[in-house]
Amino acid sequence: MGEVDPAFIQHPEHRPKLSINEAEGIPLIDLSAINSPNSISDPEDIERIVREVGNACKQWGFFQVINHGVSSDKLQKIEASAKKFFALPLEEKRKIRRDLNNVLGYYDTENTKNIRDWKEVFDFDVEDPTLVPASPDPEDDEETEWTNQWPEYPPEMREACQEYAREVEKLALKLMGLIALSLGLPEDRFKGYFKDQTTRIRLNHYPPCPSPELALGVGRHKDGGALTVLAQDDVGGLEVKRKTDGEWVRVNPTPNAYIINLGDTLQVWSNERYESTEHRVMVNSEKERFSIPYFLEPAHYTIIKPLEELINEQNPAKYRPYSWGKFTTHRKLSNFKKLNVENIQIHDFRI
Ligand SMILES: O=C(O)CCC(=O)C(=O)O
Ligand SMILES: [Fe+2]
Repeated sequence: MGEVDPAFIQHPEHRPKLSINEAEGIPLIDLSAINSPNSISDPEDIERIVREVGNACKQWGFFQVINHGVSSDKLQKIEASAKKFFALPLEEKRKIRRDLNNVLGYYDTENTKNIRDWKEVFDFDVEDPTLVPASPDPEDDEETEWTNQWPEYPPEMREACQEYAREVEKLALKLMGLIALSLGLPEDRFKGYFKDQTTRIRLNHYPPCPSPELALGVGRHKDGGALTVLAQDDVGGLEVKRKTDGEWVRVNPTPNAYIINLGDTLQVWSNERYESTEHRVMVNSEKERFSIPYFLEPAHYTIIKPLEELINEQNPAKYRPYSWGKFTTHRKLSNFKKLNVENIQIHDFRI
């Protein structure tokens, strides 16, 4: 990527400020009390962690966790593969380019809200193949499979990705348990939705950008699934829109931490007790940046709606039920076109 093509240029109101707002950061939660091997956790420790998670979900929709139990060796392996893969010549990477028939693989022309992102990505699904609806059309009952595409080089990438996925899954489900408890629900309340999950992992590479004041690595957006478990390197660039005043706040890299953010699906399930939070990624002119989000997403046949336990006469459901599979295929397939309208949003189901 050389000089900035107009396709990348953000509208003036969405351009990043180069002076970084380092004000109050997102909460940092230590999970060591529930991750100590061979020891039973103290109920008071669990209660404290549940309280911290609940507060963070309510106030930020974002937090970081340390002592999370994910093997650093597995993270290093997937990071090393990602670096080797993205360093390949473009024509090599494009051999596994994603297209309308296969939404998984390499991609370097993604738009967020119709502006091109300054990044290249490699996507793979945790279940392989993933069963999904053949089309977003509600009348069409046909199903199809999405299958992962692996590059020839580096040869160890496939195994590194698969092992990492299994490792992060444990953390993601543990967090869903803590979130359930924080909503007054049984710990395993969400578990069944992920049996045939459509969870996706993305390797992001943000090359240095000659005009970081005009473009974004990823434009402002919310994640659509249940929650995201994000590993970022030490370069920095992720910004979160603070709920209290709408300011963009930098999430500074914390060594050995994962960043957790709630997605739209959890906003609907919780009937807006918790809300997903807008975020974006700034790029810079000197350093490339790598990040790895794990998007925890339910089975395609899941009907998403506010949980019965959280609604009543005083607090009626704020959303109409919708099919996760139809919702996500609509979004994935429309990624290939520049749209004149905004992509489908949970707002379309708001009552
Ligand atoms: O790179 C990051 O820090 C975040 C990426 C992100 O928000 C996304 O891929 O959805
Ligand atoms: Fe995101």
